[in-house]
Amino acid sequence: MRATPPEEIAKQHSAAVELILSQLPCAPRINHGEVPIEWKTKPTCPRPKVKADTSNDGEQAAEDVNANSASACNHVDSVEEDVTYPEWCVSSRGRVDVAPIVKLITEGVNEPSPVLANKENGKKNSKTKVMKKLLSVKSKPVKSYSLTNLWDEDNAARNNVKITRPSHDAWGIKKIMLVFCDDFLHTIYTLPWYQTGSGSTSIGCEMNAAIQPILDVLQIEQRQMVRCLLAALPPGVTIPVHHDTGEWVKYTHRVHVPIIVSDPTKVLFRCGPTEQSMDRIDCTPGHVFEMNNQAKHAVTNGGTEFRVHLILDYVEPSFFEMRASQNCPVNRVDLSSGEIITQTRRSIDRAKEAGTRPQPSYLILGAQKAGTTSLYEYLTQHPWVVKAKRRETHCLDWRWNDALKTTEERRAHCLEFYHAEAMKPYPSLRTGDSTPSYLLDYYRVIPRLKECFSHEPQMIILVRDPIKRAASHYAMVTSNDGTEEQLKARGTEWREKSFEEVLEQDVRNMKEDGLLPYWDMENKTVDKDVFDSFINSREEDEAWEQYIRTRVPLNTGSYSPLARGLYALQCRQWFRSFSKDKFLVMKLEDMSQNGKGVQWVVNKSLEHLGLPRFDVPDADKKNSREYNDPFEDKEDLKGWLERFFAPHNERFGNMIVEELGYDENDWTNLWT
Ligand SMILES: Nc1ncnc2c1ncn2[C@@H]1O[C@H](COP(=O)(O)OS(=O)(=O)O)[C@@H](OP(=O)(O)O)[C@H]1O
Repeated sequence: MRATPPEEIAKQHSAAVELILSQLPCAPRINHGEVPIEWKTKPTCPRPKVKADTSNDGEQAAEDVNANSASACNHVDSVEEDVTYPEWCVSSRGRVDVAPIVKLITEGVNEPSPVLANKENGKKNSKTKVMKKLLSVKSKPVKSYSLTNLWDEDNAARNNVKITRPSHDAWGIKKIMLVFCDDFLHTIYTLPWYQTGSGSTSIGCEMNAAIQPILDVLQIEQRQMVRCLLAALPPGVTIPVHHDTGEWVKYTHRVHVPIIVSDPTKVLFRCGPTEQSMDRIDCTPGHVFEMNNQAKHAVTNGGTEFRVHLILDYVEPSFFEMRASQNCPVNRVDLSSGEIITQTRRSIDRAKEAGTRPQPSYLILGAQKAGTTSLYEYLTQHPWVVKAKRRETHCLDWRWNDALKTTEERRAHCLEFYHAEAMKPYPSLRTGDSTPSYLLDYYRVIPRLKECFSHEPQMIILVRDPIKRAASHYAMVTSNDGTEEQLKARGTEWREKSFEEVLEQDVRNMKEDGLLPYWDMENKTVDKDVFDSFINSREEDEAWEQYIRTRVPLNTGSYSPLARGLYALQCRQWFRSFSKDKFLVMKLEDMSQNGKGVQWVVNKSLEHLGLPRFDVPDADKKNSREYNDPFEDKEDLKGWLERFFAPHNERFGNMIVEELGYDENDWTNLWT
């Protein structure tokens, strides 16, 4: 919830009290069925009009009005002309008897919330204090509390699980947590007070039985429920106009059921597509209503007692299948009584699982100039991906410390480049880096990686048309922009040389090392028969190793403009050293709008990391540079580069199809 300034809240509170006093009528209860999920993100989309029943038995009649409007938003064109399109965000889904729930939660409901009590005492309820309280809860002397008072924070912390909800806590809202999930619906936690299995308390069983009628009205199964809590809003409190945010909001139906509302005429709960068009919702106990929580909503408790609602979020059954198909199946966890959890704004972890995720979780290995910076920046916008201390750590090549002799020291040195220690309590979170020199420099990097990280991180390789890659490489190394450190890292070797000269130098180096027996230096052509018999031979392996060992320096970036585009030779070394499923290979071209797009690349990467999807907010190109086309009026140059790379590209494409099982439609005729 966005922080609204206190003056604005006071203003909204006064306005709400005015509306309560003026006896603003509630909107008629209408059962539109489920608020279609696709409407969640567009609460202002015009909705087909449905007939409201305002007869005396409004409640029952309203439930009978089944608007059949679930797909209406998509069919606006076909609706008859005389129909208008008011916007609706609320659907009255039915009625239940809430007496069994009331019985379980009445005790202590009107005791002031500790947050408000603290505020009244002028104490600051800082985060650190909350944390200290949370951590010390086990060792505190036993305070007397009633096991049947489910609002008591100490009771909840010892016998249920303490979950912090900063926005709710700030309003002094008391809660009884039953089911909860992280922001990405990755894990659904059932709390002890909702568990029914063996060893569960009677509260769990009674709570289940009391809530089941609501699920029946909604026609949903228990497993669809991803959040469920009882929230007690203190008297005299206004939660100002807002809309909910977070990934979970997009996939969930939000349901409210007023449970204890001593005087519904004193509660003003409104929801609508805009702040100016919010309808007042009838908050009589037992009214099961769904509201679009991405639409605007606000509530004021103008009564003199706490107002309790059951708030429930559920997903559609297809959600689970969708997640499974994205390599991110939904987990379910039963938390135990008093269990400590660690939360960030968007994640939840169990304290007992601290340190179970070895870091770094992923490495972007290269290729250089193939969009590695963009991918790193896209991925690290995910709330569960933490940036390394620097994007290109180079901890396994030129920041490797030869003075360190033991594996422990070396590991500690490498981990220093990540926030690995601080991340231990949050195993949901991932960190990693993007060091695009690793792909080529396999002979240094692979043994070090294996030595320092006992786990195999997920690895991502991006490739790009090798001719364009070389041009981009040359443009970077000869450009004057960048920080002092970047300029130094690029070296000065190419500054006085033309693009052709550096390419020809690389060909000569490879030839000298025995890597190009099939390349005719004079005619600049490939002998395909020699190529076919040479590739994958022991001679090729030896020549490649000779080249890498002698032509790949650590003190400059001015080297290997062509060899860096020989992707099969580079990937081969990596594929031999780690299991193939550790690798994700994609093309920079996939990122372009004509290709599959940035979001596709991000989705594939998240799948590879086992992370839930999210829409990348900033999909702009990173590390892009303007430079002259080095092939202008240079058909010869372009021609021989095409001849040089053609068999290599074909070889690489075949390798990806054969070894990684990728779709051959995507990997044949590469960059032709
Ligand atoms: N989304 C998207 N679409 C198309 N092209 C993109 C995108 N993101 C990055 N790029 C291009 O990738 C080049 C930079 O690659 P790297 O970040 O890997 O370079 S580096 O090795 O880290 O220096 C650089 O290429 P050049 O501009 O040709 O130099 C970027 O423009």
